[in-house]
Amino acid sequence: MFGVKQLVESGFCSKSLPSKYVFSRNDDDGSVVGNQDELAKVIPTIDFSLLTSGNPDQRSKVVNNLGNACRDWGFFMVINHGVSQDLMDGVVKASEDFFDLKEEEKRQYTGKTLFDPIRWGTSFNVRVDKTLFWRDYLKVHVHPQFNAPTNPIGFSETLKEYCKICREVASELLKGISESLGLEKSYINRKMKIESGLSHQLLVINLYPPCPQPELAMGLPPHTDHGLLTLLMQNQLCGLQVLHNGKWVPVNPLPYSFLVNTGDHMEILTNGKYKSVVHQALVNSKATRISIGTAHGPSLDTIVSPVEELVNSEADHLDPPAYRGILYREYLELQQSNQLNGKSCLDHVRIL
Ligand SMILES: O=C(O)CCC(=O)C(=O)O
Ligand SMILES: [Fe+2]
Repeated sequence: MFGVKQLVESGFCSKSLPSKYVFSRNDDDGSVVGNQDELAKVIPTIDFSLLTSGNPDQRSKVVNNLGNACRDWGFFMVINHGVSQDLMDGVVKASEDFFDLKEEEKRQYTGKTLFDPIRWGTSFNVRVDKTLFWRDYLKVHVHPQFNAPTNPIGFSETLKEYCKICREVASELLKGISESLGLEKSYINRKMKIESGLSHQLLVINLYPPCPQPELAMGLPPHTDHGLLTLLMQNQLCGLQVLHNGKWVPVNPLPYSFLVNTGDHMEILTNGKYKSVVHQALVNSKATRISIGTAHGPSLDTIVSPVEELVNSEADHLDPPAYRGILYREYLELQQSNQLNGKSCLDHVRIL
């Protein structure tokens, strides 16, 4: 298998993009890069420290902002989250070092199936991708069982520390989100078996090498994430776009912030009150972009369906269930074994 990094380093495609990477953009869906008004809109910012400060007034304001952000955007930037800049830099550096390992060493992680604990690969799913994406990746199941490549030295320790603190941030955000829905604070964490330490966490490191014709290629095509919440950070290079009101909005996060988005399971759980958000990653010709995401979900053996409190057919202001329940493990398999295609995976569970 040739990853994009190896392709670039071989000098084989220094001027033009090999045809199998030419991505046909769907211009018919009305989604064009946002105009100036759209770009002027900043994505919502959540000050995490105010959520955990112990001041009830501050907390209720942030809970309110969190609810609005989930409902109106499905995407927000989290600042003052308590993850140190050193640790964030350390994860980026360790990720670069991993991708710099010799091909033979990385090849031992060429995963065969989704539930291989560590998978190194390219594009999204080379078995079904019609176009290849300009992206190499490392995917690691890091919770409830922690896994990590043994090299580079120190990678495993750095990842372990980082993933643990991300779980803590995600769990606090889920408490705030529960409250924003009028549910008891620990509702989601309890129902999803996150409280009992069984949450599933997948770490995804994306590497997008410089591309000779970035306007023709695609890093990651329009898709939603599978879990409840994804926490994303990057090496200060932009490329992420979010679909908001039918327009692509480029996201320029503050340095050392987290970009958080709601995933398909948040949509299922909340019966569509908080929808998963479509996003894509573009590539550039200048430098290697790295993004690091942790997808936070319930335990793999949880059947997720809309929460009863949000679907009460007797109360006329609530909608009937719009999604059938599905085992989290089964959903993950569905998503990862098909092509990445907008919100199509949710069609498997949508009640029409
Ligand atoms: O690279 C990015 O900014 C987005 C990555 C992403 O959407 C993903 O890994 O699911
Ligand atoms: Fe994503």
